Amino acid sequence: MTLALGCIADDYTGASDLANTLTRAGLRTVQTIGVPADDLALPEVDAVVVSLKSRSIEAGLAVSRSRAADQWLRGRGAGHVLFKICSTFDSTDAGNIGPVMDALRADSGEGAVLVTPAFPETGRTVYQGNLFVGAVPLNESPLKDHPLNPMHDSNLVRVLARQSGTQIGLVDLATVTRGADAVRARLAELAGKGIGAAIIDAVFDRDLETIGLVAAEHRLSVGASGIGLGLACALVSTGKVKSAGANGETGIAVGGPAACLAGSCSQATLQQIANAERVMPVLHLDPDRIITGGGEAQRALDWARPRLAEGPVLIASSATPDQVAALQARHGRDAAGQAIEQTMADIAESLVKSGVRRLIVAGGETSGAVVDRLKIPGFLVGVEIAAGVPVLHAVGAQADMLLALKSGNFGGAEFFSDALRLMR
Ligand SMILES: Nc1ncnc2c1ncn2[C@@H]1O[C@H](COP(=O)(O)OP(=O)(O)O)[C@@H](O)[C@H]1O
Ligand SMILES: O=C(O)[C@@H](O)C(=O)COP(=O)(O)O
Repeated sequence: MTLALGCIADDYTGASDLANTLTRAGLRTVQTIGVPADDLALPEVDAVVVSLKSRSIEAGLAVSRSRAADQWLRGRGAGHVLFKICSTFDSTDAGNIGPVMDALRADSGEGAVLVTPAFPETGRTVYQGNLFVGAVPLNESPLKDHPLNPMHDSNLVRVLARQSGTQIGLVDLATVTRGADAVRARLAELAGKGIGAAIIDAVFDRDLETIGLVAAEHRLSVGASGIGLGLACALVSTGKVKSAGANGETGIAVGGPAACLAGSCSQATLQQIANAERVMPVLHLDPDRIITGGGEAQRALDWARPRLAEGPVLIASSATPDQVAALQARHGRDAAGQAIEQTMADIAESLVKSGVRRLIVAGGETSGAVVDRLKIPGFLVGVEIAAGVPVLHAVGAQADMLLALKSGNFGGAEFFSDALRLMR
């Protein structure tokens, strides 16, 4: 297998978002969990998205895991590697986007790296280096209250400069609008000044197509699904990949009970849970009892098991920004996050033992904890539930399962019902 494109995603929902985008753009794509073991049977594909849970871990660890993934991808022929980050640039000043980018750049010998989290389909646009979420700058969006990576600066040139060892430049929209040659010239100018990376503006998909053409001529890029779309279009339009059409798996049905787990505290997920209350039983976990060891996982299982035969259930730890802040003040941010993630993983593991075969998880870190616990090595991409969220068919797992790993911010108000309708 010779890969046309290698991708390293810093969380599992982000990876499935990217795998979905590449698949829709005509690339045969699989999502692996971590660097695949040698005995994982992978189909013949154009792109592999290696999912890491590296967004919110210590920077040194994120670097070493990303470098290992990079080596694996390049060893399978990937001339270009995309480091997939969140479309809302989730990170702290301590990392991990800058440190991972710096390390991959050094390994690849790249001059100046193009960086953009723009993903217009989900309302993420970048102008003059500033990231907008819908109509508002990042720092005024709900991301200012994220439990792990609160974002307080929408100027990504500044944000990335605080994390990276290299100077950060800007390729502005006026340049992008003039086309690929103008972008090439600006990038060469920045590289000539010793600037190692540039935030590049993008507002429309056509901007990402221009960016993709230039990025595909380089060894490394950094961004969200939007630049993935641009790269996929470039690989197809330059004949490096023969389009397979929008080639996702269709019509896979596994049957069996269904459950939803929500650990995301995003505004979108809170609304989706509220709407789900109208159509399925919902259990709200007590986060304090999770952290102090009050048997919440067992309570959740005792609640869920008798209901599974009747239809899907939803179990949520999600809380409002005020409640999250109060919990973190009592127990610490990382301790709270990790305890809740592990309890979600405990619940998922027991639900699967009880026969659940269709599982929807809301939240990137939450999805990472759950998928790791279920020891699922990879996924094939199925139909799209909402922008950035496909149905996933587990491969190489102990049980034949369908999953949906939803970024906290993605999906419409009826996401859980929408997903269940497509996961049969
Ligand atoms: N009630 C809560 N209070 C504090 N933190 C929470 C609560 N519920 C979940 N969390 C934690 O918040 C984080 C949410 O992150 P994640 O799952 O990535 O969601 P998103 O996709 O919205 O970023 C996880 O670490 C999760 O364990
Ligand atoms: O790019 C995006 O917004 C998503 O693909 C993503 O990475 C979401 O992360 P979570 O919100 O933590 O799931």
